[in-house]
Amino acid sequence: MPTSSPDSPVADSPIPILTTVRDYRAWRAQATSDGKSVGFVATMGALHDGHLKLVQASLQENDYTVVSIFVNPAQFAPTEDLASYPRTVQADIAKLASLSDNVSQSDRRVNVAFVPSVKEMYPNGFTQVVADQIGAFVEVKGLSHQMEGGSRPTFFRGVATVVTKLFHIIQPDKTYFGQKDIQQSIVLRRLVSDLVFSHPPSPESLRVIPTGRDPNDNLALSSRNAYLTPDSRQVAPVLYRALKTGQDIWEQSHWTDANKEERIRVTLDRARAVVLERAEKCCQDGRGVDLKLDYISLNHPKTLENLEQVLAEKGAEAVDVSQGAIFSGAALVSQGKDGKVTRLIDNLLLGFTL
Ligand SMILES: Nc1ncnc2c1ncn2[C@@H]1O[C@H](COP(=O)(O)OP(=O)(O)OP(=O)(O)O)[C@@H](O)[C@H]1O
Ligand SMILES: CC(C)(CO)[C@@H](O)C(=O)[O-]
Ligand code: BAL
Repeated sequence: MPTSSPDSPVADSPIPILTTVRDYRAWRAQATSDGKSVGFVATMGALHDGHLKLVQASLQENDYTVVSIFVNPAQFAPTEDLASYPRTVQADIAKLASLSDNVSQSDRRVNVAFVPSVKEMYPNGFTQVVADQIGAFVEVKGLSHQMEGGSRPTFFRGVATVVTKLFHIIQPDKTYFGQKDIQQSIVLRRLVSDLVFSHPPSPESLRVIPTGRDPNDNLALSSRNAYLTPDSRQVAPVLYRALKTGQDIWEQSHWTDANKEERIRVTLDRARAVVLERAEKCCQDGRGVDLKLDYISLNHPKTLENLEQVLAEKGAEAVDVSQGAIFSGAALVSQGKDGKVTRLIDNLLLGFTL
C-alpha cells in the first residue's frame, strides 16, 4: 500500500487503495503469477446500489475484483458539470469494503480500489477543448454521435480514451458495465473487438448488467440523482414511465412487418407524450420544476441507426426491426431559475438481450 497524508482517502483504508500505475502493475504482476483472474468495474465514484450490482457480479465470477474511481475530465464538455460532479471517495471505499460475494458465499471481497489523479491518467496534460488536444485519443466511429452522443458529441471519445487507458492498466479478464449507459457498453465492446484488446480478451467478456432501479418508482439509479431536489425527484421517474408506455405498445401482438412504420411512430409518439404532458403539468403546478425532453428514440441494437430517421430518409423497406430495438431517452429536470439541471437517462431492450 502506498503511504499517504492522514486526510487522504488512502489513510486507514479498509481496502487497499492504489493511486499510481506503477503500484497497480506490481499488484497485477503478482495476481498473474498466482494464476488469479481479475474482474474490473470502472466508475466515477459516488457509488450507489447500481454500481454495487456490477461489483457483486465481478465478485461472483473472478478470483480478484478491482474497482476504479476516476472522474474523467475528457468525457465532460467544457459546459458540463466536471467541477461539481459528486466526489465521495471515503464513503465509496466503505461501501466497497462492506461487500462480499453473496451468491457462492466465498469470502471474496474487493481486492483493490484504483483511484488515480488526473495527472496519473493524463501525464502529458489535458484540455477539455477537443480542438486544442494534443496526443492520443480514441474514437469509435459510427456509434458515438447518435442517442447520448447527439447531445454530448465529445462524450464517447472521452470515454473510449479513458477506458482504453484503464484496460491497459488494470488488465481485466472480465469487466462489468451497466445497461443504464447502454450506448457506452456497445461502444466499448466494439472498441475491444476492433482494437484487438487482450484484456478484456473479447467483447463478450465485457458484461452488461441490468439497470438497478429505485424499488418504489423504478427511477434508474445514477450518481447525478444527487442533484435532484425533493420536488424534481418526484418528477424524475417519468422517463421510465414513458419508456414503459412505449414498450407496452411495441410489444402488442398485432404488429407485423407490414405495419412496422406505424409501430415505430405510435411507440415513439405515446412515449414522448408521457414526458411532454408531465412537463406541461410542471409548468402549471407552481413548484418551479422544469422538465425538458431531450430525446426518445428507437435504435438498431448493433448499428445504433435511428429507426425513425431511416424510415424518413429511406422508407419502411430499409428499416430492420428483426433484431429488436434499443428504446432509450434522456430528459433534463431542474427546479428554480438557477437550479442545477439533472440529465436523466434510461432505456429498455425491445426484443433482444445484451
Ligand atoms: N442504475 C445502474 N444500474 C447498473 N449499473 C449502473 C447504474 N448506474 C450506473 N451504472 C454503471 O456503473 C458504471 C459507472 O458509472 P458512473 O460512475 O458514471 O455512474 P452513474 O450513476 O452512471 O453516474 P452518472 O450519474 O454520472 O451517469 C457504468 O458502467 C454505469 O453504466
Ligand atoms: C466508464 C466510465 C467510468 C469512464 O469514465 C464512465 O463513463 C462511467 O462511469 O460510466
Ligand atoms: N455514466 C456515464 C458517465 C457520464 O455521464 O459522464
